Amino acid sequence: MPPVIEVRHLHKRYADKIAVEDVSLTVQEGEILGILGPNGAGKTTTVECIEGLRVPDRGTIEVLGLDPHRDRAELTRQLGVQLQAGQLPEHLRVAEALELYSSFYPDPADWRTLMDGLGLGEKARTRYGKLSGGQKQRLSIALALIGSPRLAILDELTTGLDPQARRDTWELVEGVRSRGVTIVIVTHFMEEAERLCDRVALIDAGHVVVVDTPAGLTERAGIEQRIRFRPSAPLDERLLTALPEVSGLTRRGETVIVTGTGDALNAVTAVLARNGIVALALRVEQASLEDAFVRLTGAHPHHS
Ligand SMILES: Nc1ncnc2c1ncn2[C@@H]1O[C@H](COP(=O)(O)OP(=O)(O)OP(=O)(O)O)[C@@H](O)[C@H]1O
Repeated sequence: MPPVIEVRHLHKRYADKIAVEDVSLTVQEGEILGILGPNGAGKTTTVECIEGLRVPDRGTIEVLGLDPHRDRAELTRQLGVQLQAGQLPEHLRVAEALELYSSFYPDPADWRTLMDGLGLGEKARTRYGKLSGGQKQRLSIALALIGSPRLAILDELTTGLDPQARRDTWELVEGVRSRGVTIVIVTHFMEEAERLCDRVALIDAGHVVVVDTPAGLTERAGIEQRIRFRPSAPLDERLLTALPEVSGLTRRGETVIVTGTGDALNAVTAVLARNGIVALALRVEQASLEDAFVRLTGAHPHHS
């Protein structure tokens, strides 16, 4: 099956600022790809080129077999894009906006179902200008999905939402994907990428640093696992430090802290068991996607 999105050597500059140096990426049918990167990395510029809103200076882009710029009218019918703030008239009511937008598409989703699914049912008669930031955000997601798109591009999917609304939105996105829609998400939230994305493209300073599954990224970053426990009997540290999987051991009071590779836990617990020692209050700290992000880009993800 041909990919849904194929970007090859995209280069885009604004006056004297190079926003995207050289980005190549492929998105397969039915997957959720996350685009992650520090502020100003070129994420939004990349997706705006994919949507046909900006024209690349160099490189080629194919989306659903179309050239996003040349075939923009055709692409718009099959693509769902989240509206940016201020793109709707203040006086438009929620239900009116949904009904209006659904009339633009040949095969729209049921707007009432979308409205209820996004928790906007009670706001049906509220004017856009009177919605809270989170409610506006949810409406923008509903409008991105109203045309039953084959591909949805969601930039800053859950920015401004409270934790419960964020989780509800994740469930909604998973539901949309289970119907076969391909989804691209630009996000600053590592938890969101970890939970939703099949693969993550890490973009830094206009380049793709790496594309991998969230677990693969963590592994690539080579971040070690930390195992904490209290031995039930005196422990000869050499039993553990001799293991090839273990890179370090420290003690804090009665607690032993072992660092090591992904297989360290099995190796440590096996040795302890052989020596009749139980690991009490055992805790394992896995490297998170956030750790990998920091290691691979040298930047801290910003929290908005
Ligand atoms: N219209 C514009 N004119 C000039 N420079 C721009 C314009 N839009 C973006 N830039 C610059 O291009 C670079 C990439 O911006 P872009 O918005 O694509 O990054 P981003 O990764 O989406 O950032 P953020 O996470 O902050 O949204 C930044 O340095 C930005 O300041």
